[in-house]
Amino acid sequence: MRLLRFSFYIAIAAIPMTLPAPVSLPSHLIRLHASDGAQIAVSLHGGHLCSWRSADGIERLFLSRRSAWQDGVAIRGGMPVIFPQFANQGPMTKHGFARDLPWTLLASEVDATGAGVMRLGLTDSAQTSALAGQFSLELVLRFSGSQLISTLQVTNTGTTGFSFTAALHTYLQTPVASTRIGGLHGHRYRDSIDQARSKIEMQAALQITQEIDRIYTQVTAPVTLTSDTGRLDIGQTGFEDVVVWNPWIDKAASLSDMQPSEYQEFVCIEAALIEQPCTLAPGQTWQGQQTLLASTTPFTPVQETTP
Ligand SMILES: O=P(O)(O)OC[C@H]1O[C@H](O)[C@H](O)[C@@H](O)[C@@H]1O
Repeated sequence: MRLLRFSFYIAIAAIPMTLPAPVSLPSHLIRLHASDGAQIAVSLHGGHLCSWRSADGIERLFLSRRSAWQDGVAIRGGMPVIFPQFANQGPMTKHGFARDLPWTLLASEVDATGAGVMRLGLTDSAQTSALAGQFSLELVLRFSGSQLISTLQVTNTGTTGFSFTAALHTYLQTPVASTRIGGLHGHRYRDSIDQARSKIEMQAALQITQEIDRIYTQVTAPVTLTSDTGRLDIGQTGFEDVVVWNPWIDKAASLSDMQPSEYQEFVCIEAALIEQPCTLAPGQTWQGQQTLLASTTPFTPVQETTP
C-alpha cells in the first residue's frame, strides 16, 4: 500500500506544469467540428475566434476567465482581428474597430477533405466610413488535425484608395515559465516598452521573464513556440511583422478583463502588418495568413504499481 501511494506521488511530481482547465465558453458562440474532431468556437462580435481545439482535444488558445462579452468591448483572448489600425499608431481607437463590431457568418462547413472551414465578413458602415475607406474584410478559418490556417483578406470596395495596418492578435495558450520562442534571432524589433527603440534580437530562444511588447519586422521564417506541454510552429504570409506580447504581473493586474495570474498562461504571437502599412487602390485586395501547427511532447505518466 505504501509503495502504491509513493508511486502515485511520483506520478504527480513528474507532471510538468500542465495546461489549465479550459474556460467554459458562452453558448452564443458558433461552433464547427472538422470530421477528425478538431473544433473551433467563434463569436460574431469581432469575427473573433475564441477557441481552437486540435483533433487530440487540446485547447490551443488562451481565453481570459474575465473576458467582458459585452458590445463595444473586445474579447480578451482567442484571436482578435486588428484592423484598420494597430495599437495607438494612428488617430483611431486602440487596435481599430474590427474587433468591436458585429461580423456576418458567410459560411460554416466541412469540406471534401474533412477540414472545417468558416468564413466571416465585415463591411464598412456609416459608422466606420469617416475613419477608413469602403472595404470588405473576410476572415477564413480552416482547420483539421493539429493545424489552423487563418486568412484575412481586405478589399477596397470604394472609389478612393486607403491605407491600413492589421494583425491577427493570436493568444497562444502556453505555460509561460517553460516557454521558449525560436526563429526571431537576428531580427530587428521595435521595443514598445522602451520608447519604441529599435533593437536586434540576440537570443536564439526567447524566454519571457518580464513584460514583453515587441514588433519584429520583416519576419519570413517560421517562429516556434516550445514549452513542456508541446510545440507550435507558426508561419505567416502577407503579414510582414510579428508582435510578441505578454503583459507580465503589473500590466495583467491593471487589466480589468484578465485575472492577475493569467499572464502565466499565454503568449501573444501576432501575425501583423505594421511597419509598412498597406495602401489599396479601388478594387485591390490584400491577403495575409497565419498558420499554426501544434504537436504535443509525448509524456508518459509513471504507472502505479501494485505491490
Ligand atoms: O489590451 P489590448 O487593447 O487588447 O492590447 C493588448 C496588446 O496588444 C498588442 O500586443 C500591443 O502590442 C500591446 O501594446 C497591447 O497592450
